[in-house]
Amino acid sequence: MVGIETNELTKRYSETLAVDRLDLSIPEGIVYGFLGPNGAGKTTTMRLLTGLTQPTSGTGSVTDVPITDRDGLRSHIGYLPEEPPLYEHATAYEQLEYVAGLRDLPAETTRERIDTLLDELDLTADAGTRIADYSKGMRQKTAYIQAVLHEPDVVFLDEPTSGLDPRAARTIRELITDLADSGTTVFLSTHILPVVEEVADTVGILYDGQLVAEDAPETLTQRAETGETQTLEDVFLELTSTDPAADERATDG
Ligand SMILES: Nc1ncnc2c1ncn2[C@@H]1O[C@H](COP(=O)(O)OP(=O)(O)OP(=O)(O)O)[C@@H](O)[C@H]1O
Repeated sequence: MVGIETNELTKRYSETLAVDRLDLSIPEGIVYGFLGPNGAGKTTTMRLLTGLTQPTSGTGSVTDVPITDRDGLRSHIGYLPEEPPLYEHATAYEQLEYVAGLRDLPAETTRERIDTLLDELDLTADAGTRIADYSKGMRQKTAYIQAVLHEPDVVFLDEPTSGLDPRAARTIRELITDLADSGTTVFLSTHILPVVEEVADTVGILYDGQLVAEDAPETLTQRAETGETQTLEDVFLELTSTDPAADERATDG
């Protein structure tokens, strides 16, 4: 089954074409690394795919549910946005139980799942502290758990390792791989290219709202003409350069 599919998906904000006729076909159970420079349209794409904003034109579906059906998408998707919504006055535990309640998740198994995730992310000791007193990393961990708590079919993660110390960042990378291994589709947007190289099965590079490359990371970094390997950063910089000389180098190889 296809996890995410779009057909000429387009979003325009008055003069700005944020997403420009995007065609995606992402099989379920893979990690899709979504790259692009600032302002390329990554967040807008994720907001479209999660039903938070409506397309100007084109279509899309996530696990066969049309992205215009926000209620229909709800149980199938999880979203960790760049600035996650958390209740400052709640503790992590209260926040997660509240979200579980909104989603009508079964109380007992959910409590176990919350405990397991808090433990994996080393947050158990702080789970009873108010979120207002949390560090950025602690908030990020809480928001990550919130995004995956209901075991969604497709998870959208915007900079999931942002603010995390190396140990927590590694745990998140492992959890992402585990999610895909268990059949979850992970749509991962990050500027941290080594994370993408490590966990992504396929990488898509967005530039000015358009997909300019899409392939397995090891294929993208392989130079066909010389047989040498370049870094994902080299590929990214070539494909998203506004410098015509660099553009020419990219096309000429
Ligand atoms: N609500 C909005 N109203 C008007 N313009 C918007 C809106 N949201 C995004 N844009 C514009 O759309 C373009 C794409 O923005 P978007 O936030 O999707 O980029 P991004 O790839 O997520 O960038 P970053 O890496 O900096 O987070 C930008 O030019 C931005 O200014």
